[in-house]
Amino acid sequence: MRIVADENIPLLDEFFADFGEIRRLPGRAIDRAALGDAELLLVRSVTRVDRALLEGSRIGFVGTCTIGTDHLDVDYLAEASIPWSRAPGCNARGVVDYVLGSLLVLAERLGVELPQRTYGVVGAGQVGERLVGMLRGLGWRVLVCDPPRQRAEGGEFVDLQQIIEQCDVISLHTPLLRDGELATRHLIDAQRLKQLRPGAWLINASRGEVIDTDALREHLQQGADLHVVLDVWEGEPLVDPALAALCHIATPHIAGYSLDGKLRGTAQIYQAFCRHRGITPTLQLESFTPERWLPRLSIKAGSDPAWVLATLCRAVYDPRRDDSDLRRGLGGDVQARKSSFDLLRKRYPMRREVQGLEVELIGEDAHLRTLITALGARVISGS
Ligand SMILES: NC(=O)c1ccc[n+]([C@@H]2O[C@H](COP(=O)([O-])OP(=O)(O)OC[C@H]3O[C@@H](n4cnc5c(N)ncnc54)[C@H](O)[C@@H]3O)[C@@H](O)[C@H]2O)c1
Ligand SMILES: O=C(O)[C@H](O)[C@H](O)COP(=O)(O)O
Repeated sequence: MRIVADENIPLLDEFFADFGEIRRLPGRAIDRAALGDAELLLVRSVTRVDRALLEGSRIGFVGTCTIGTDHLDVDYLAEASIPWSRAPGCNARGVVDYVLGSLLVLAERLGVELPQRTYGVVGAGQVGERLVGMLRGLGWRVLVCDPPRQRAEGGEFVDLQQIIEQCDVISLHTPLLRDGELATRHLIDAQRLKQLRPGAWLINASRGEVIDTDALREHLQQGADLHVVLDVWEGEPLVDPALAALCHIATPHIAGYSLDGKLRGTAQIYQAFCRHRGITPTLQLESFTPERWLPRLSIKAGSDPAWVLATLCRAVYDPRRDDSDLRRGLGGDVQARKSSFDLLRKRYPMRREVQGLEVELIGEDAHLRTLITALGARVISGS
C-alpha cells in the first residue's frame, strides 16, 4: 500500500511504515497528482481534503492527526464512503498551557491579579473543559458558554451575551463551523467587540475565522481598551502585520504544539487505522515518548502562590518565545511571511506539558497542594 503523509506528522515510520511505503510532503503541497495511487492519506490541518483532492483517487482512509476538522469536507467524505478519523483531545493540554502562559504575561504587563478576574470560556469540549477545570481548581470565577452541551446536559452554562457582558477574560475554544444555527465563523464580530467590558482580554487559540479579524484590527486601531492574544489567524499562513502589532501575544498557530500532543495525534490515528483494518494495535505511544528535560521541581510549603503558579508554568512553556519568533518573520513580502509562518511550525522546538511535571512539596501546605494539582502537575510529598 502507498501512503501519502504530511511531513510534519511525527513518528510516521514508527507507526505506519509496516503498512506500506510512505511519501512525505509539505501539507500544503498535497494535491490530486501527489496522491498518485495511494490508499491512505495522513494529514494535519493545512491540507484541504475535499472532492478536488480525492475524486478519482484510491484513497480508502483519511486520518487527520489534529483535533480540528474544518479542513475536511466531511459531507464529501460521507458521500464518497471514505472513512476518516481525527484525534480528539490530542493536543488539548498544550492549548491550556498556552492560555495559562498568556494570562501570566498579560497579568505581569498590565499589573493585574489573575484571581480577581472573571473568566469566560466559549466552547467547553476537550480544550475548554480542561481549561475550565484548571481555572476553577485554582479557585477563580469562570462562566462557560457551550450551547450544544447546554441543550444536551442542562447545567450551569450561560449564553455568549452574558460572557461578553460579565467576563474580564474571554477565551475561545469552539470548532470553526461555517454555517448553521451554531455557526462560529465571526462569532466575535464588530458588534460584539464593542460590547466587551473596558479592559477586557480576548484570547483566540481556536481558529482564526472565529473572530472577524478586520473588525478586530479596526477596533484596536480606534484605541479600544482591549487586550488581545491571537494564536490563529484568518487567512493563515498569512498574518496581518497591522493586527499582530496591536496584539500582546501573536503566535503561529502553535498553542497545541506540545510534543506530547503531536505524538498523541499520530498514535490516535494509528489506532483508528488499525480499527478500520480490523487489526489489533501493537504499538504503544509510551515507547516513543522521550524523557522530559525537566521531570521534577521542588517547592517549599509557604511559598507565594503567585510565584509558584508562574514558576511551574514557565518551567514548561512561555508563549513570549513564540511571539517573538513570529514577529521577526513579519517584515518581508507576502511569500516570505507565509514561508516564515510555516517554517516556525515545521521547526517547532520541543515543548512538554505542565501535566506530567512532578512537584515535590517540601512540608505541608494545603493551598499549594490544591494549586499544583489544579495545574495538572503531580504532587510528591517531600520532607
Ligand atoms: N491553536 C491550536 O493549536 C489548536 C489546538 C487544538 C484545537 N484547536 C481548535 O480548538 C477547537 C476546539 O477544540 P476541542 O478539542 O475543545 O474541540 P471539541 O470538539 O472537543 O469541543 C468543542 C466544543 O465547542 C462547543 N461548541 C460548538 N459550537 C459552539 C458555539 N457556537 N458556541 C459555543 N460552543 C460551541 C461544542 O459543543 C464542544 O463542546 C478545535 O475545533 C480546533 O479548531 C486549536
Ligand atoms: O486542530 C488542531 O489539532 C490544532 O489546531 C493543530 O495543532 C494544528 O496544527 P497543524 O495540524 O496545522 O500542524
